[in-house]
Amino acid sequence: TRSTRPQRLLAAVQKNATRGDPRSVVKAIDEFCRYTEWAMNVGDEKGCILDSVVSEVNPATVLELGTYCGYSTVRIATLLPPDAKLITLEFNPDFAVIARQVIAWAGQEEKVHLVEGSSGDLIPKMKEQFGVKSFDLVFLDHWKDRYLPDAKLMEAGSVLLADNVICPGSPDYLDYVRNSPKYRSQYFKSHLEYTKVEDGLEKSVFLG
Ligand SMILES: O=c1[nH]cnc2c(O)cc(-c3ccc(F)cc3)cc12
Ligand SMILES: [Mg+2]
Repeated sequence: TRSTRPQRLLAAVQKNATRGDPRSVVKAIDEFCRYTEWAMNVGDEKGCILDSVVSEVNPATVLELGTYCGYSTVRIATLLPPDAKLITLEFNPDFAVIARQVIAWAGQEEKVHLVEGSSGDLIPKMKEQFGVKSFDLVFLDHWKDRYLPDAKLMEAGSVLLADNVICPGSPDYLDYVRNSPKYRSQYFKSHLEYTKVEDGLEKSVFLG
């Protein structure tokens, strides 16, 4: 039977990227998605904004909601010091299988802990399971309808960075973080990955 898009993306990584070289993995995925088959990675343009926010926050602990094929997981992990921890949650087991292999090809397994399940179930368990009271940075890139409820589960001192706040869009989340006295929010205008359609990232600093 026909392969899946994540399987084809992984094959492109294994064919075109150098094992243990995370930048070549990022480049191989971006080229595959731009020239062969679109996929919903944060992409190169928004990826540079993600990189700058990660570097600025310099987090010891990161939570990523929505792993997909591990593209942003690799981008973030590459910027973290060796003792930092990145926990990434993925609901779809077929995506998780691929992401683990992409992360391994990039040589980033040490810093990454991929957990399968729903963010709504797993976030409340984070504290006891991983002994992490709060995360220095949370990257929201899973499902637009979960952004707001999950943000409310995590109001304990993080910087939130949300993908796709315009396309597909998360209006209730945007309204909340932009109008709540608990956050200072900033919009980074960009484009939907590999397209000319407007999209952007919203960075929201929890004020405590
Ligand atoms: O569902 C998504 N989760 C996380 N990121 C996404 C992302 O960056 C883009 C899209 C997306 C955008 C336009 C379209 F026509 C089809 C899918 C979905 C997700
Ligand atoms: Mg996205």
